[in-house]
Amino acid sequence: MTVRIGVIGTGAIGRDHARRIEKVLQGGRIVALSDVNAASAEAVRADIAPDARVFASGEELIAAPEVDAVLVTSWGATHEQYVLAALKAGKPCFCEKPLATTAEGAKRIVDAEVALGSRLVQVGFMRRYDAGYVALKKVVDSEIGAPLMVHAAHRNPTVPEQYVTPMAIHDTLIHEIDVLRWLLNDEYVSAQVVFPRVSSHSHSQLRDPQIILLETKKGVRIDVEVFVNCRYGYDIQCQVVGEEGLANLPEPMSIVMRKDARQQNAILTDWKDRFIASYDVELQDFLKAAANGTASGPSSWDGYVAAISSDACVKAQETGEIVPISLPERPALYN
Ligand SMILES: NC(=O)c1ccc[n+]([C@@H]2O[C@H](COP(=O)([O-])OP(=O)(O)OC[C@H]3O[C@@H](n4cnc5c(N)ncnc54)[C@H](O)[C@@H]3O)[C@@H](O)[C@H]2O)c1
Ligand SMILES: O[C@H]1[C@H](O)[C@@H](O)[C@H](O)[C@@H](O)[C@H]1O
Repeated sequence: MTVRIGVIGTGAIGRDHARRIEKVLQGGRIVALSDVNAASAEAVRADIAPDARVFASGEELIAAPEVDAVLVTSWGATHEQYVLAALKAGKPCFCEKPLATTAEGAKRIVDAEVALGSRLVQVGFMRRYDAGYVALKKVVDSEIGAPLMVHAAHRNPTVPEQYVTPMAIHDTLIHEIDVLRWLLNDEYVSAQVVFPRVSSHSHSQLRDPQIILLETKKGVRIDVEVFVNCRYGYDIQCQVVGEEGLANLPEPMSIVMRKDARQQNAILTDWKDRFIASYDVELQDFLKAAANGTASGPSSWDGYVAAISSDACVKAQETGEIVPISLPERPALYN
């Protein structure tokens, strides 16, 4: 079966996901597009999916009978309304992170899906599909003994002017929030944020870099450096220290060159390239489940837990205190 997909939000990642569904993956076709900036949807239609219909609103796209499943790739604050509409229409929905910008919003989605009684939502936490993280998890699960500490870094070369301090959590750290609880098979119990000297490349509304300290139920201590004006590249680091050994996330493949009395290798600069293979695998997974009218992979529950944890981190940014994190009971649908 070919799943007929509608894409809401045709900016950077919406366009890229449309491209992979049309040109790289099996079992999906882009039949509908919508963006508040109609010119952006028209451009994606012209460049990638010439037979797709452009809809004036996301709601109309979701309701269209020719749309079997929906991709929500608009700005974060608009995700909740579209995911709820897709659930109401009973259509599988892939939602980019964040699932919602508040824990209350994510809970409304969990409640709607639980009331339906079957999974329809996959959240775009693509790192769970990354070959490096999958290999790291295998070693953490079986080789290095009980994890004790994690040292991680999430560095972007630059960010746009509208990127402000809390976005370091909602927009950036949220990937670590999800992938580290998956990696450790654990949950967070507290968060604290400390701020080093501010980089002169930052601006007045952004305190960059930041160090986020998380503690888990099992007692693992995690430090994550978020540094979004690091200049030199797009760099994702993760080291797990266990009681029997230590494991590092592999670096992306890169040729080591010796030239002009120097040894050097290139560092990626764009998230699109760093996680290109994992985006392919996550969306192939979505298409496979959507063909059966369901969803798999990171769930609304994972999106909700990430939202609760990131709200605590934002509070920790504001107060400078250690903020407790407590989770409600997980509904059986997500066991
Ligand atoms: N998983 C990842 O690594 C990853 C990478 C990039 C972006 N994202 C997420 O994807 C989302 C989009 O990010 P982006 O970088 O593509 O941003 P972008 O600004 O390039 O694109 C967003 C698009 O959404 C459109 N839009 C805004 N409000 C809308 C609405 N109400 N209805 C329809 N369209 C609307 C905008 O006009 C824009 O074209 C964000 O939530 C972001 O966090 C995830
Ligand atoms: O939306 C992007 C994307 O999620 C990237 O993976 C992350 O590194 C950036 O910090 C964020 O702004």
